[in-house]
Amino acid sequence: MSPVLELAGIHFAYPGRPAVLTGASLRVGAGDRIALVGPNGSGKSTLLRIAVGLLRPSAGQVTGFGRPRVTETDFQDLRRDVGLVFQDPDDQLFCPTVIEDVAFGPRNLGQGRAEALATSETVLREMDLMHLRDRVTHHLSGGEKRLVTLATVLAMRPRVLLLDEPTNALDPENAARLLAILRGLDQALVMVSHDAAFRAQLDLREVHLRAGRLAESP
Ligand SMILES: Nc1ncnc2c1ncn2[C@@H]1O[C@H](COP(=O)(O)OP(=O)(O)OP(=O)(O)O)[C@@H](O)[C@H]1O
Repeated sequence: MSPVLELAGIHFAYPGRPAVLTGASLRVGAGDRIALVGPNGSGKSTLLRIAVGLLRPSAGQVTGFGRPRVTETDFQDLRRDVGLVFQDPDDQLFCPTVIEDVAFGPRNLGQGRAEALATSETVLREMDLMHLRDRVTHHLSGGEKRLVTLATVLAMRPRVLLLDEPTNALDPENAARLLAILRGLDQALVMVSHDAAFRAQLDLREVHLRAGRLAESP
């Protein structure tokens, strides 16, 4: 079956820095569950950002749902179906209240205000987060921000979910809740996590990023 998301021969360097990615390739099939592992600074977050067009590779190709993605318009279209949960929630949350932040994505997808609020409440309810609905986003704790960030992405019902260190700042109870949420999703999932115990509970296919390239676990 053709992949939902494919990165082929990706090369990337930040300006004035040595190359981070030197021919990284990854195929994500519908329903695949992948753990992207590698040492600090090996380029995992960079690769996720390239996958959704927030950074552009100097060489290589991103293909989403069978179409090469090159221009900003291509990637805007791709981001409707591929949701990235950033490592730092403060990069993703920018509205005054939780419900507005969660409704922002559905509004962008063309839902009217009432529909977007209904979609957002459904997601908050599914995630058992309705108690945070009217909270001021920047007053949330680190763990609450993490869960709300995931809600903002799930509200867009993406077909592929990219998660960057989703257990950061979560206490054991909320990590268990996140685990249950992720187990219940049928989307393709690519997760960056240094938390081996958490990864082990999700039955993920491990892909290792080493020296700028990706390799499957032997
Ligand atoms: N905006 C930037 N400008 C310059 N260098 C950067 C920038 N962002 C990241 N880097 C560098 O690029 C390399 C890859 O960073 P990246 O965040 O992708 O690694 P990572 O594998 O996700 O790391 P970690 O496991 O620590 O989160 C690192 O050496 C980092 O210092």
